[in-house]
Amino acid sequence: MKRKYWESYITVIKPITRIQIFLLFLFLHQISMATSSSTTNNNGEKQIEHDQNVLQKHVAFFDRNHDGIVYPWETFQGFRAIGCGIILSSFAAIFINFGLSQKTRPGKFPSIFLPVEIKNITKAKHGSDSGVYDNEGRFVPSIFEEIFSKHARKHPSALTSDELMGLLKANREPKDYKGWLASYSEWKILHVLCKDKDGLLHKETIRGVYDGSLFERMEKEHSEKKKNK
Ligand code: HEM
Ligand SMILES: [Ca+2]
Repeated sequence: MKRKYWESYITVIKPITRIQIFLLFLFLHQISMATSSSTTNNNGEKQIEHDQNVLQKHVAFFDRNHDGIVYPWETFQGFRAIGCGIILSSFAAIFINFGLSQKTRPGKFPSIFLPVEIKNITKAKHGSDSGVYDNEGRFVPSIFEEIFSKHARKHPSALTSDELMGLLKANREPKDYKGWLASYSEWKILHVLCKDKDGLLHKETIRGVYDGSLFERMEKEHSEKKKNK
C-alpha cells in the first residue's frame, strides 16, 4: 500500500534526529524561560505576584499551572474548561497568544512558544476598548456604569446584541482596525457564550468578566453539567 507523504517522512527520521529536535526545543524553551520576566523565589520556582490588578485576574484563570505565564495550550484548556468547542478554543489560543505574546514579553527576543506574561498584561491593552480597565489594569466603576446608562435602552441592566454593537461602534477610534477587531472578538465571544434565552447580556455577567470570576463560575457549571450527563 502506498504510504502518505508525511507518514513516510516520520518513519524516515532517524531516532538520533528526533533526539536532536527534542533537544533543540528544550534549548529554545530554556532561552524563552531565561528571558521571561516572572519572579523567581529562593527555591528557583516561578511565582506570580499576589497583589494582582483586575486585568491580571481576568487573565489568571487561563494560567492553568499558576506560573504567571499563559501558553497557547493553557488558553486552549481554559476555553475548553468553560465549555467552548475545540474549534473556537484552538482559534482563540492561536489568535490571543499570537497577538499578545510579544507585547507582554520583556526585551525584543520573541518566543516560539508564544507565552503571555501576566505580570505585563497591561501592555497588551489595545485601542477602541471601553476604558473600563485603566492603564494600570484597574477597574473603573464610573465607566462601567456608563456602558449601561448610555447603551442599555430596552433593559436598564442588560445589553441586546444591537446595543452591544452600539457600544463597540461608539468605542471605535478612527482607523484603529486592530483595536476594532480585538474589541469585537472580546465582546462577541462574551455575548455568544453568556447571553440568556432572550439574547441579553446581563450587567453582572459583564462585571464578572472583568475580574475573571465569570470564568470560574462557568468552569464550575460546565463540570457539573458533564458530571450529570
Ligand atoms: C472566553 C474568554 C474571554 C472573554 C469572553 C474575554 C472578554 C473580554 C472583554 C469583554 C474585555 C473588556 C474589553 C473592554 O473593556 O472593552 C476583555 C479585555 C481584555 N482581555 Fe479578555 N476575554 C477572554 C479571554 C482572554 C484571554 C485568554 C486573554 C489573554 C491571555 C485576555 C486578555 C485581555 C486583555 C489584555 C484585555 C484588556 C483590553 C483593553 O482594555 O484594552 N482575555 N476581555
Ligand atoms: Ca502557566
